[in-house]
Amino acid sequence: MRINTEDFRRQARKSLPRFVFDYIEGAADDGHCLRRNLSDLAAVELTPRILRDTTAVDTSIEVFGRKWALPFGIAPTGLNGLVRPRGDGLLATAAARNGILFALSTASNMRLEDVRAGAPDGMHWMQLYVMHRDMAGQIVERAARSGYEALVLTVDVPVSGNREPDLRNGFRMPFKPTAKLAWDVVTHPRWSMRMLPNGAPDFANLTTAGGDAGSANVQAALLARAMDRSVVWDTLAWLRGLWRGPLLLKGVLHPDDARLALDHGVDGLIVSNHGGRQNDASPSAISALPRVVAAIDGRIPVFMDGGIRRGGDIAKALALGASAAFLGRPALYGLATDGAEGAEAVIKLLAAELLRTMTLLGATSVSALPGALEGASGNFT
Ligand SMILES: Cc1cc2nc3c(=O)[nH]c(=O)nc-3n(C[C@H](O)[C@H](O)[C@H](O)COP(=O)(O)O)c2cc1C
Ligand SMILES: O=C(O)C(=O)c1ccccc1
Repeated sequence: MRINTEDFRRQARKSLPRFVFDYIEGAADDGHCLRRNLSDLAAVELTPRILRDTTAVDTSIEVFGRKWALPFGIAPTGLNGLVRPRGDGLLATAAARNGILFALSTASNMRLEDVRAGAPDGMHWMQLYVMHRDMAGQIVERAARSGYEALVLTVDVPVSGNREPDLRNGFRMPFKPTAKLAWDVVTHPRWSMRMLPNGAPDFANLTTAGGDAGSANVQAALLARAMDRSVVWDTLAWLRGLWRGPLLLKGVLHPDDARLALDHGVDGLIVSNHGGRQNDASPSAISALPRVVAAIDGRIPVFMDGGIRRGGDIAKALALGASAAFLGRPALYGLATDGAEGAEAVIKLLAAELLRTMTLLGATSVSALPGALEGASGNFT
């Protein structure tokens, strides 16, 4: 029986080749930031209000003029094709079936057009890494043409974080698998060495971009996270010229950067430390959130990700000012366990937990959640 996201995590560990599970779990350096995301969420207190009519509890929100049935979405994660063939298509299907958002990574193993076409009723955002301006420009244009509703520029990967498990496994570019990695793969029921870089059908399609961006050089750059480090605040004007829809920055932690984002006309922020995979000394996402929310002062929506493992964690993020929260690893645990059905099970689990939490708090809508901070101590505010 799988009754919480930890159960799905355990199943994912059993189902996946070791190097894939390590890649998903991977945190930078010593994993302090990853643990802080979890422990700081655990420390938030929400105080119930009693004797309120909770016959009807509404979990829906509105974002950029669209209604979301639930106040969470699926964060962009690269290489979902390692977890399951066509992993992004499966996640997009699970999201669409539950009225939530799916964000597609630049490092997808599927073409962005195919992900959209597989879930035409779904809501999709496109995440952007800029490795080469030409390629980034192509991705943005194709995302616009295919109906992606917002563009999310990830700003916390000027260089890859130090992921030591990946190094030990030989999961890096150039790809030199350790003997143990190769053994885990050849003995795995759904896997073969053909599925790995330098040969693999799924990797051969790596990207998103397809077309020119499918070239070996670009794939290698993407896997090595070799980003264009000359991307700066002024570069946003170039993106603005290519993209008419909402433009978000993902990976904002400093309130001054939040103010700079406002000055540069950004439409939304995602407070995130990349799930603890980049700078290990970064503050937890939940502790950085109220500072950013205060700096933004309601002018644009502020989202968060990092450490959400329970519906109650989503309630905490919303109470501290997030417009919605995003799931990184938990969606992948569901995907690894049972494809689209597994991802859906995780979404439904978190939805049920959130509904119960809101009922316990006496909060009949998400806008009532900040009220639950009253009467509590130690909430980063
Ligand atoms: C396996 C994996 C791959 C990721 N790839 C990307 C990516 O391609 N682009 C991006 O902006 N963030 C990426 N992230 C970060 C997530 O979008 C998100 O910030 C993070 O996973 C949230 O933390 P959580 O896993 O604790 O929920 C990745 C995270 C994981 C776990
Ligand atoms: O691993 C990651 O966190 C990530 O962002 C990424 C970037 C490029 C390729 C694959 C994953």
